[in-house]
Amino acid sequence: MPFSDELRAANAEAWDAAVGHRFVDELWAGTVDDAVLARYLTQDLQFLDGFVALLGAAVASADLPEPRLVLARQLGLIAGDEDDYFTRALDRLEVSAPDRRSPELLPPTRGFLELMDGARRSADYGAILAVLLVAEWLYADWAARDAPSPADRIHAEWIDFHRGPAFTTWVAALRAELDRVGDGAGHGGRARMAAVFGRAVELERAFFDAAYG
Ligand SMILES: Cc1ncc(C[n+]2csc(CCO)c2C)c(N)n1
Repeated sequence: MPFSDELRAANAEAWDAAVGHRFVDELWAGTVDDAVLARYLTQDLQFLDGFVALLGAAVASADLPEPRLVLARQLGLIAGDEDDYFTRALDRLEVSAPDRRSPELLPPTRGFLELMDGARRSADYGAILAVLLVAEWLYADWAARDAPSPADRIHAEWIDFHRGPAFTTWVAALRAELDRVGDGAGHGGRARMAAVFGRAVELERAFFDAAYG
């Protein structure tokens, strides 16, 4: 079994709880409360900054030119469309400028920022990939439901960011890269990747929980 599948299977309970979370159900149904969405997106904007820094660290620490370019291209994409989405969504949800810039961080957001900072500072490419992969793959998983899009554009767009051929291809590349690096790592390296992967899955579940206060 590829290492990525092993890691996911080892964390199946938390993974499935996140993918089947009430927030995801309500997003698909178009019934997520504006206050819940505002809280979620405000926290996610802070998360995203840490993610961009981590992706930069992946670009810097990749051991081959080709994956480095794949990572760098994705970094460029995130800096474009997704940032514009947050501006429009938070405008509509009437989140104030100070709350966008520096909201009080909820515990899962703080936990994620610490996990990402630790991985970034370690420059441990395997650990960096493990965090990136959870964040992308778990989102691709919940966004892959075969269901009609919600009517609200802000809801539908958040789903659309995490599905479609470009995103699916990116997640597959990230998985293949983690598998390659895991195969080349020793027991200690794989154990570090597994620890970080498990922590990230727990944080994804807690991140959805936190949107409900
Ligand atoms: C808590 C949390 N986890 C994962 C994602 C998903 N995600 C993070 S960055 C990014 C950009 C695409 O590469 C995507 C899809 C999220 N938004 N928030």
